[in-house]
Amino acid sequence: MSGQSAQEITPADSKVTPMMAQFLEIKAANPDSLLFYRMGDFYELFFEDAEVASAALGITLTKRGKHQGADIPMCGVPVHAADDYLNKLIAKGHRVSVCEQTEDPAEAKKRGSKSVVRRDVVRLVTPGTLTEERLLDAGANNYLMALTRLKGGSLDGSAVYGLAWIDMSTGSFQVSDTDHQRLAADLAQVSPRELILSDNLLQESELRLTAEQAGGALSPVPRAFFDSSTATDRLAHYFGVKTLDGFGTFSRAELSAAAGILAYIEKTQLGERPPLDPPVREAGAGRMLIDPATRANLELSRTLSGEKQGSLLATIDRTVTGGGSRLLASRLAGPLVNVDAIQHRLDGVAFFLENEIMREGLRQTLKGAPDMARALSRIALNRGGPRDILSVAQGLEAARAVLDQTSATAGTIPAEIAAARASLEQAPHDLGSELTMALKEEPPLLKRDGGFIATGYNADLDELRSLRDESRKVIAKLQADYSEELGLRSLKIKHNNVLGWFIEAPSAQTEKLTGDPGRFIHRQTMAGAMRFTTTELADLESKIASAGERSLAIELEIFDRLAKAIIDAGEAIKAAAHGLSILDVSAALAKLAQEESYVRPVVDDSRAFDIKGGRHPVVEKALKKSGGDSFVANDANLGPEVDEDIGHIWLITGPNMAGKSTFLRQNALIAVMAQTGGYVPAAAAHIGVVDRLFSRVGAADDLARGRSTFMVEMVETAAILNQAGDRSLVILDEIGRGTATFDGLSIAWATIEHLHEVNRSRALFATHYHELTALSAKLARLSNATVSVKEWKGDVIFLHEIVPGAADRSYGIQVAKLAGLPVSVVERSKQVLSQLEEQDRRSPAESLIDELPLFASLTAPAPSAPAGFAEPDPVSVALESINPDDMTPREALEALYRLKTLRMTPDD
Ligand SMILES: Nc1ncnc2c1ncn2[C@@H]1O[C@H](COP(=O)(O)OP(=O)(O)OP(=O)(O)O)[C@@H](O)[C@H]1O
Repeated sequence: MSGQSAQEITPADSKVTPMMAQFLEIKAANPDSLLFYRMGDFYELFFEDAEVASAALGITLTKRGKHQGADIPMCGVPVHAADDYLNKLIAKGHRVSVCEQTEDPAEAKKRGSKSVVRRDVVRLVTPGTLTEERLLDAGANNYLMALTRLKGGSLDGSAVYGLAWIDMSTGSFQVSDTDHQRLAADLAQVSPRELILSDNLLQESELRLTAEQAGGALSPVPRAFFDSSTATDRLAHYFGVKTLDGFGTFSRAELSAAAGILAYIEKTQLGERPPLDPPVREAGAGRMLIDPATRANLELSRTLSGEKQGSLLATIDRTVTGGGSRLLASRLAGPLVNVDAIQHRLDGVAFFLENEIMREGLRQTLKGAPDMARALSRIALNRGGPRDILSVAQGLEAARAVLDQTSATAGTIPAEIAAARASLEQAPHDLGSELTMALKEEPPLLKRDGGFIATGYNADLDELRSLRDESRKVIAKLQADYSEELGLRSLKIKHNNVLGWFIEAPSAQTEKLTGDPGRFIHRQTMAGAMRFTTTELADLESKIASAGERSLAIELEIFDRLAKAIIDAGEAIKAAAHGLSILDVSAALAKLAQEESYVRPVVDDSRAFDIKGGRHPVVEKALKKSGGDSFVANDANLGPEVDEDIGHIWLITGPNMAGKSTFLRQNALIAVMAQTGGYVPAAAAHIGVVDRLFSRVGAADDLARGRSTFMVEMVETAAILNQAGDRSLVILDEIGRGTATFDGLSIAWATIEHLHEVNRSRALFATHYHELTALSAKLARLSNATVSVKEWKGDVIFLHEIVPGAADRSYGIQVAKLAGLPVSVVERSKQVLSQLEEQDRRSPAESLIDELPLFASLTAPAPSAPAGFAEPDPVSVALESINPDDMTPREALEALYRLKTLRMTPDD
């Protein structure tokens, strides 16, 4: 019965096998996920789950038995390869309940031959709660985030949103509260893999879209998860404390979100407690606000097409550890606004620029250091194996080595580096030494079969192992003895899982053995051989087996003891892992600065924005790689003049392809990099802290919201004009391009006036509307800049240099020619252009400035379309396209009629 879902079938149905009844009961309790039902060495899926999984995984759909007269669809994945299948399902947005056998089948048999092995769901796997190394990206955080809203939670009665986010693979736990305006930006900063929110919020379409835009899977949960009245108790209970005072103070919205996320963790981990840090309050105001559109446009961590390669992060990431890479990514996602904090980070980078030999040694050590934080999490969740213990051991060894490597310096060690070193000093080094002693160098992945504890660590274990090895030698000797005694060279002593140890001889030569049944006990007759045992051999066998069992028990006991010791030292281990990540990031940024000639920016609380010789890090790298022209560095100065405290606006006109967008973006990126605490691609940079960064650079349709390209552009522009302030940096590229010329020009015109007068932000504004350059005559803090080009034999050569002044023309047609537009179209465009320019000369744009009283919009209705920009006369345009020499008399007559119709006005 295809499509039959397990929920439709009740366990109470008649003629249901006991196993199916158990399956249906478990499935009914876990309706929103695919159920991996453990059967021996496989996880099986049934009914609709099987159909969904077989399609998603590309595995065969089979059937097993019948239910209510119909076949039961089934598919299965082998347990040893389950991680890969889980990974695929999670990546496709599914959730998976893992149902294990929770008793030994032998136990079940004792209850009767028909009884079913007990099973239970032990874990709900969701995108935001992964911890397996193979399911995680080493260099990216895997955030689970909770969003909640308290209506009327703020002083002015508007709603307050609570956010809580956890990376279960490392234990980090942060909370913050925010408002409607900041919400999208705050979600984008964290970029969660899974976002949980209550059903009722998800039903609000606007909020749902905002949540979807954050990019992760959406998981609705009952409203009760976020109950703020019991939130404090739930948190205190989770962390085993009486009061949360020791963790700091939290708002009601933050507590509600934190409680919701913990409830979800308890639901998905079913009793296992991930080792979370106590929640830390992340003051939203302490970060540069970057809204989702700006973040996407600037390609901070992903390109517009969604790839990592080609993003700013991928271009500047020189870290050598997973933890370092994650730290850099989260720093870049939320640049700081506090000058001291930024200086601390910059000091760290400067330190590793000065101490190059130390830095390279450190990087060498870090390269081999495993991901301690993630190994610790797996151990604490009872999902760890011997290799996780080894990772902690090697991580702690690296911590010790790094301490030695960073101790000898001439000058003082900056605070950031000193703090990281302190966390390494406080790491549990004794435990590290013990772990190193305990573990074999290359232990197996699973603890199940033992064989991971090193020789020499535990005397009992060594003794049992040698007994086992000795016994093997004794068996070899026994074989030689029997063989000689019986004169049978082909006699062998072998082992299999069914019989254990046995003597085997070819059937034709077993006379002597069958002739002494008191000694050689017959076990099995094969095609060409017979198998026997002896009391001697049976004794040896039981010795070997019990030695094996006892040594495994000892190994597992040691594992548990070491795991407990690691969990007990969890805080210190996590702090050391974070310390290593900080050193990795500082050293990596220093390496980057040295290799790419970046400089330390001067960052302060002024309104300065003075970049000398700035470059675009990604475009520069791409040019270098292609071996073509080198990148042309450019200055930008948007800071106030002496005696002013308001920033300036640059209006940039210039040909297509000249480098306007690159220039705009590079200045935004330099601000982001500086406030992340990194050096910047420039000869010098002085930046007064930017509190909000806005960019409107190109846009695509937003079909989900039913918005056209132009609508998206206007929504983004509206957000900027409503939110930008005098500490913001605004980057606007070709506003108004997506509509009719006059509408676009008018909008761009009014936007600049608003930015200059009301927002007073530092801004870069690129445009093709040359008419706008006239504004500089009226707006004191607006300057014109252009990108220089050379014209040579009718072609255009781009110099990519930003210089003061306005562009005289667009060179659009030349660029179109370069792009390979048919010659006839290029020629025709030239004709039309000269016609249009001729008309424009008759009523120049400059007259606009006098016709439009400045900021009329603030006092009077919006200015109407200026007269100087009349549409070209259609008859002249049509005439221009006629070439009488190419026409037949009939075509000429038709053209004449066409001209006449064009001439007609509606009144004719
Ligand atoms: N400063 C520079 N030095 C060297 N090459 C540059 C520079 N700036 C831009 N380029 C090159 O020129 C190309 C076009 O740049 P960009 O997209 O910024 O032009 P644009 O003026 O914004 O064009 P359009 O108006 O058509 O959007 C870039 O892909 C890059 O290869």
